Amino acid sequence: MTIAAVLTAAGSGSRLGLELPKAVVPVAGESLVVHAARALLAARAADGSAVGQLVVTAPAAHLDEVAVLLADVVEAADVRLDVVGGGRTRQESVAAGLAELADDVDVVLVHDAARPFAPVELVARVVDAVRAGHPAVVPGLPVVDTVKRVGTGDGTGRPVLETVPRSDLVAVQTPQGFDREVLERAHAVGSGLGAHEATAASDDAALVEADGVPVWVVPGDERAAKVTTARDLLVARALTAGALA
Ligand SMILES: Nc1ccn([C@@H]2O[C@H](COP(=O)(O)OP(=O)(O)OP(=O)(O)O)[C@@H](O)[C@H]2O)c(=O)n1
Ligand SMILES: C[C@](O)(CO)[C@H](O)COP(=O)(O)O
Repeated sequence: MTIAAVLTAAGSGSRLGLELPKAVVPVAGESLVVHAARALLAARAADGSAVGQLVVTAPAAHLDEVAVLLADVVEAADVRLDVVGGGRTRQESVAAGLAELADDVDVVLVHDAARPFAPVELVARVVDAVRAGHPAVVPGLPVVDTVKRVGTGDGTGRPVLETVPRSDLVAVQTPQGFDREVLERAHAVGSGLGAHEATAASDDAALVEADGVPVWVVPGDERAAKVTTARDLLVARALTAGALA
């Protein structure tokens, strides 16, 4: 039985505001997608198992570039690499990745290249929870800000409808881990809404929840923070340079 990882790297990175796709932006001499792949491939579950297939979603114009970037990491780990064109949304990209899974895959990790520094312990924690019998596992961190639900505004602001108790809220990260059949079924059931950002699921666990399957939360890790804005990239570069350590 094999663990596969679907590494999503097909986004444009519009909020980052650079010319090149976010996944190929360098930090500490290597692109985000390479950092993310290295952690996925280096992780070892409690039973010693490791990722045996890496499926990467990439922008259509960058398939060869992404394959070249990943060549050394993949060769060193001796795993199968598939680079596939992404979809219009993250949900569609993951679905495209799932179509490439080898027959013997039973556990699937879905991870964002935009979370390049997820540590190996986090990857292992997610796999271990799936192997322990949870069909869908997400890492989550406590919410540190006060959270309010808001209504429709007038252009200057929006009215508060309520303050949401935060003690039972978590902010969810990747990698997320799934029993393969559960994830494939959830994507098949939810595919109708995946074409547009407004209706697509923002993570894979949401599709599994909608399909009626329980999702389990394990402790997340601050190092798995997402690079979304120019400030996030500055922080990632400062951390890897030791400036903020
Ligand atoms: N059609 C898409 C959109 C996103 N992603 C991936 O999903 C992850 C999370 O998406 P996000 O951080 O929102 O990345 P972008 O979509 O690139 O960013 P933006 O929304 O700012 O354009 C990223 O690793 C991104 O490459 C993907 O594979 N296919
Ligand atoms: C999957 C994810 O990283 C979990 O937090 C997140 O939902 C991705 O969101 P985005 O809007 O595609 O950046």
